[in-house]
Amino acid sequence: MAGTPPRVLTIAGSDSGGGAGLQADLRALFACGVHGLTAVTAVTVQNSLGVTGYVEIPADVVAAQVEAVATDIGVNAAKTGMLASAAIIEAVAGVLDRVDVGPFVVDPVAASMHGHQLLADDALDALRTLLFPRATLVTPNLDEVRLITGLEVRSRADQRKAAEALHALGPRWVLVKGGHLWDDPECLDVLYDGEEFTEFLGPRYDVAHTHGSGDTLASAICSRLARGESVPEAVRFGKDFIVRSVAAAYPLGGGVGPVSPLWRLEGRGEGT
Ligand SMILES: Nc1ncnc2c1ncn2[C@@H]1O[C@H](COP(=O)(O)OP(=O)(O)OP(=O)(O)O)[C@@H](O)[C@H]1O
Ligand SMILES: Cc1ncc(COP(=O)(O)O)c(N)n1
Repeated sequence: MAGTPPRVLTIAGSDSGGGAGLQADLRALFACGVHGLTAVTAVTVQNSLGVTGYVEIPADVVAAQVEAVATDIGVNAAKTGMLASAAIIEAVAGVLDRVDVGPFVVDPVAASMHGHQLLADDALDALRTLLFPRATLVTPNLDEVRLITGLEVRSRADQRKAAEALHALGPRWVLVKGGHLWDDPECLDVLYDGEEFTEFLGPRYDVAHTHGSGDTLASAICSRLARGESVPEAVRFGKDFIVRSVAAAYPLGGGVGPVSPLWRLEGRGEGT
């Protein structure tokens, strides 16, 4: 009988297209050798062209899913994705007072890459005040940085300023992702712990298919935090993992296809 692998919980929305949300998380978690657990927050109607609607799961059911897996199966690390509403954020914060989920990564998903809103306007405050102070790591993209801090990031120097502003909201570590710094010829992600900046520089591939890249990165990071690695070690692994996953991205439907965390199984992305 095989030993039980580390367990990572994703608290996230469902993407019917299978490229982002909890489907992306599960793909990445399994590819990284950990067991994935889910607390579903919302069901989106989504394909490669975008999101046409969603329904939220009742907040108490979201919290009950977290409690059910944490109390029986045990959680070694957790992440959040689409949280949809202030009520769901409050319920997640409440259950985290009662159960231990280990290192906690907040990916503050606010919109889909096509620009469809996935978080209510009035939920931003709950995100800032209830989840950021509990987070081991927050992983915003540049649009989320603007929504949360009001700061417009146009350069690598701005990424550092944004990391400082976000750190002041209480997370232990901040990773400001640079995928949306379109003029930068490379993709720089900046990690900050309140004292030191660490830069994770990778190539910028000229690919249209980057759906799910943020979810895949945060899941890969969680897979290593669940094994007891430090945040910088886990982010180094995650950055390498996402670069290879972007390199292995594939077209799907008529719009934007997903990155592929399965590059390792498919023997692709190895040479990048
Ligand atoms: N074209 C690209 N080539 C290589 N790496 C990329 C590319 N685009 C994004 N990345 C990397 O993917 C990760 C996610 O970055 P990004 O800033 O796009 O976050 P995101 O907007 O949350 O992702 P998404 O919305 O696509 O799920 C980062 O590590 C970033 O550097
Ligand atoms: C359920 C869900 N969660 C997260 C995203 C963000 O991913 P992306 O920015 O790649 O659209 C999404 N589109 N759908």
